[in-house]
Amino acid sequence: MDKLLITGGTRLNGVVRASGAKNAALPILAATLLTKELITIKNLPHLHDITTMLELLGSMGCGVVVDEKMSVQLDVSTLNNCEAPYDLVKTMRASILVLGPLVSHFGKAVVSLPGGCAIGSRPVDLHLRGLEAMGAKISVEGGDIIASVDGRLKGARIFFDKVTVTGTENLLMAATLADGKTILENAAREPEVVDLAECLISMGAKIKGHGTDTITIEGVESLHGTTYPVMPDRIETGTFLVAAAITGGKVRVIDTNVKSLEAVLSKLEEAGAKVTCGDNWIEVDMEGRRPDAVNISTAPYPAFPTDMQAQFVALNSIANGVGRVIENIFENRFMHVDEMLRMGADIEVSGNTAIVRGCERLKGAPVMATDLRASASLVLSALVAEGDTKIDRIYHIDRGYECIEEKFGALGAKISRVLN
Ligand SMILES: CC(=O)N[C@H]1[C@@H](OP(=O)(O)OP(=O)(O)OC[C@H]2O[C@@H](n3ccc(=O)[nH]c3=O)[C@H](O)[C@@H]2O)O[C@H](CO)[C@@H](O)[C@@H]1O
Ligand SMILES: C=C(OP(=O)(O)O)C(=O)O
Repeated sequence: MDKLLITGGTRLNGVVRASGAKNAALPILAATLLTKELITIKNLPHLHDITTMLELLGSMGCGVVVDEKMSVQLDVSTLNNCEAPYDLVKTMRASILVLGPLVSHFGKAVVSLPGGCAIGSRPVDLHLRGLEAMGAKISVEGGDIIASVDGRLKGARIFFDKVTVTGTENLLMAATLADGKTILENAAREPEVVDLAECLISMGAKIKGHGTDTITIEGVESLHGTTYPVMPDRIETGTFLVAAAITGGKVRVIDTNVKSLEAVLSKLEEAGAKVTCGDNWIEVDMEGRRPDAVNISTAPYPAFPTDMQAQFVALNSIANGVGRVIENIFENRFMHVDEMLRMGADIEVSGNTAIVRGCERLKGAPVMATDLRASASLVLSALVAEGDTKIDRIYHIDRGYECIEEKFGALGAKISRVLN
């Protein structure tokens, strides 16, 4: 099994391009199920999860043609089944995103129920309740969600008890072809939800209020083909910026989305970094200094993202002072801490809070990636550790970071993929 070998101690310096956002690309690919006309999606990141989603669409009979620039042309007119089997869902939870489009467009869906995962329990009750409110009949049998509707779904007023990103996306997609008006209240405001809404609008959907907590969808009878580029990945961008800060270096991320990163940039400034932005680039310059510790509390957008929490635990682990990191979205998203302890970090976890006491340097060690962002935090820790760090189970990182060793390597990191 592949591992990443990183020799720490290099100050990162240079320019890197942001890839397309995984968490926008996956719902957008699922949205193509809403029309039988040809759709082209551009700027897809070359990631394992994207391949899995294309495999899932292919397994339903859809035509999938990918070119060398990661543009994909999708043809749903040949779809011959509405099933997302356990084998695919268990490797990628985002498979649940085909549920809304399938029921809305084809009147039926059988989607394996995703279980929990390494970062915590990840229920989909709010997705199912919303679809039921729109008239779908839903049961769970043999681990599968079986959903159906006679005729079209009906527009409804749906209030989410909790802000849910994939829940908002599933119901947003379902509502585009429903009969009448749907109002989603306490909806997620994440930039990836907005990107999905913009793609749906380019397919002919009538959507207002995306980016706020109330989204109104006027259902239409059919949607049409489109060509749509996926937004840049704000979490990959944030990870490179933290890499600059943690190594005392200077990194500019280009072709990125500046507005979507406000909470992260303000924490980097608080840590002492000089942050400069243009229309579509962000530069962090740490001027050779050690960062100052920062307090973090994760919450739905526009607050600090849970997907950047692990990276800031790494930053705090070598910072001046003590940082308090509170994880409010997932109950088990501190698995990286035990691995960082193996590298000499001083971190204490109690409930949903990690107290991180900055130390002068970490020490390289063999460590294990436990989930996607945990892996990113281990790469960051390894970049500042003395000696070699070997990260095992990097299939987690390949789910979310395109060409990680090439991109970090181009910034001066000593990083390679090894077999043992
Ligand atoms: C609000 C939030 O930050 N969501 C994050 C979540 O999205 P993801 O869409 O995976 O998760 P949700 O936004 O749906 O979940 C947010 C919270 O709501 C709960 N919940 C969700 C759905 C449901 O039907 N019932 C229910 O109780 C979850 O247990 C969780 O505590 O993980 C992604 C991957 O790390 C991140 O990119 C998202 O930013
Ligand atoms: C945990 C993540 O992804 P997923 O929801 O696909 O598990 C993530 O993007 O950080």
